[in-house]
Amino acid sequence: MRLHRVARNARPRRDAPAKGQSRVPGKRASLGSPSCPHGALPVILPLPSVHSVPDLRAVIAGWRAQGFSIGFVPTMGALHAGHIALVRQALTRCDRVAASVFVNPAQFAPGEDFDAYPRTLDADAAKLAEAGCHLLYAPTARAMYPDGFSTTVSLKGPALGLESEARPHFFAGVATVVTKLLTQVSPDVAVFGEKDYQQYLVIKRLAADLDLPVAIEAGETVREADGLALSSRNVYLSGQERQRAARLNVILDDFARDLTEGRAVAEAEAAALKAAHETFDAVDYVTARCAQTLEILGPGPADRPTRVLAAVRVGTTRLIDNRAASRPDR
Ligand SMILES: Nc1ncnc2c1ncn2[C@@H]1O[C@H](COP(=O)(O)OP(=O)(O)OP(=O)(O)O)[C@@H](O)[C@H]1O
Ligand SMILES: CC(C)(CO)[C@@H](O)C(=O)[O-]
Ligand code: BAL
Repeated sequence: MRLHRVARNARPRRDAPAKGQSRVPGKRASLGSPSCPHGALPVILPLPSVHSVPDLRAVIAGWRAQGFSIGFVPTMGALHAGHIALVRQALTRCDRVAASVFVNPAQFAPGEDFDAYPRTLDADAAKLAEAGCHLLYAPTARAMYPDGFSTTVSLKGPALGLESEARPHFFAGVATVVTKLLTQVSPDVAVFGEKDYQQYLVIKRLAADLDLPVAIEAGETVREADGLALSSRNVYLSGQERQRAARLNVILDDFARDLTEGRAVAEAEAAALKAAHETFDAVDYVTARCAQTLEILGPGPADRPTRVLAAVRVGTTRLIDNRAASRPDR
């Protein structure tokens, strides 16, 4: 087995529970002290990393043999504080946490930014080690899609509309790779960001429909000080675009507040759409949907848990964001 060890400055790992005393998903684990017993001295710890399915499975089998529960955070790399928050969330739930970095060609259409997508594997490994992640899984494209690969997961339900309008190929690519990753890692818990809210619902549905034995959890969106959701694609924004991008959070915040105060969906949505068209170079959608199914709501005041969602373009960069917008009595 090829297990690469990336030596990094990182705080020490927590003690693992004894064999047979693994933390059970669903119960919050006691973490012990996060403080460094060596004071301010840096501690060099390795971050094991694997690049093939057999090597991954060997590590996972070792963890299972020791009775560890396993958490998993799939990513496309270029890691930021939002990804790291998902890793930390997984660490509170499981004994061992693996994160994957794989820029999945199947979810990019020709002409999208697959080639330009930021790739920063060494920096990603350092951030994961610093967070206390136990394993980096960075498969090659050939390991994920060997010659003759012919299978795709097809979706309906929450995958219809919204992101699928602008990116019709997108969820089949995501669902296929996530099914593979979940099968390969076989985690007890997998954590996905609410920033990609439709993706989170699609994967929750997928895991239920395909009887995958994993709990799909959502992690809250981590934002910049001005409210812009962290995203690997924010690096594409120029200074002036970056300032405009922060307006998306304000527009969604106003939209959500209107709905929680009982304003009719049709009116609140029209106001949010108008503000988005005035601010951005293109608007794919700004809409209020059922928070559980993403079904379209009636025109009156929201009568069930609601999510406001948007996708806009600033220059050539596409931004997505969303917020809860439920009335307190619903
Ligand atoms: N700001 C954020 N807060 C919390 N989770 C996030 C945030 N941004 C992304 N995630 C989550 O991290 C996981 C990996 O996402 P991904 O690697 O595509 O990052 P990204 O920043 O969303 O990149 P992109 O710009 O390509 O959308 C997904 O579950 C995603 O929802
Ligand atoms: C879930 C995912 C890692 C699948 O490639 C990707 O869509 C992402 O990073 O959100
Ligand atoms: N965070 C979603 C991945 C993508 O846009 O391709």
